[in-house]
Amino acid sequence: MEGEDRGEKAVAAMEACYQGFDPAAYLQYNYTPPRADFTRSDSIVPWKLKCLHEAFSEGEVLVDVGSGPTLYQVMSGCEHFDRVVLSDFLEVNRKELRIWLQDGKSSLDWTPYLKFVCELEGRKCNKNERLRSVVTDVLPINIHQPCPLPSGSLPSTGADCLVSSFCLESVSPDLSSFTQALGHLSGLLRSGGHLLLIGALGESFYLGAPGLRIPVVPLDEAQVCSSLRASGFHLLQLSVYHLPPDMRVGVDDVTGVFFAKARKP
Ligand SMILES: C[S@@+](CC[C@H](N)C(=O)[O-])C[C@H]1O[C@@H](n2cnc3c(N)ncnc32)[C@H](O)[C@@H]1O
Ligand SMILES: O=[N+]([O-])c1ccc2c(c1)CN[C@@H](CO)C2
Repeated sequence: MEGEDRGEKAVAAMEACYQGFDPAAYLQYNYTPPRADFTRSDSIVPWKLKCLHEAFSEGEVLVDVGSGPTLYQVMSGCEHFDRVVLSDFLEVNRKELRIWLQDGKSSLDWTPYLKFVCELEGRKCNKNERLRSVVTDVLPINIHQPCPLPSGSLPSTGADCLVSSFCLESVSPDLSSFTQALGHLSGLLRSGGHLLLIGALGESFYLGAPGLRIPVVPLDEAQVCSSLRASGFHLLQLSVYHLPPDMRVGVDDVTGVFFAKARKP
């Protein structure tokens, strides 16, 4: 089988894995205590929110790539951009986001997240309102496509900032596909724009639903750095969180989480 054909089949197999993805289960597995415990300084989610809070700079358009059913990744960013675009491959996830945006209903109570981010900002704020006022679209996306978003979704110069968390390594069959996907993301970003990338280290699978093991590209820090470089990004910051034993709750085999801020020259 030719290399390209093999790659396409591997991507198709990965896409098939996602057909059983369960947003509510995913949220329960990853976004409730202990992984999301705002009383613990060593919990993963507060660490991610602090990284994001410190990283965003001002701009017009922010795109979240592979949002899933989660909103935390744009809770800081929504204060710095006039327009926020959410995106996911699955309609079940896009629907979960739209329901929260329109009716405030969700499989997970985002209130503690909103409160924590407002505390990081040192002010009382109505983040629900701000989020709903700047999120203009919840779009389909496929990062394996050279043009991942529907044509005309963004200004011709591209977005000013991309954020993406736990997406690329969770949807790519291998490292070269991960790197290629980074290249596709770069095409969404204007020259001089920033990429804020959160991802799993040392992870080979995660549960997307009860019993649904989704394969993940196991990455180490060196591979993340070399893939960013190979796809034309200049790495500005890399921070790593190492999971304490009680954060390993059986829904995946992740050993660490990285936060990277990079710039497209
Ligand atoms: C592990 S979840 C990450 C969700 C969320 N960003 C978070 O931080 O938890 C991976 C997401 O990638 C989406 N996805 C699957 N295939 C994709 C593709 N080809 N392109 C973009 N996103 C994809 C899935 O639907 C899922 O929502
Ligand atoms: O600890 N966390 O906050 C957290 C959140 C989401 C995810 C993970 C860990 C690890 N697995 C990924 C999917 O590859 C999804």
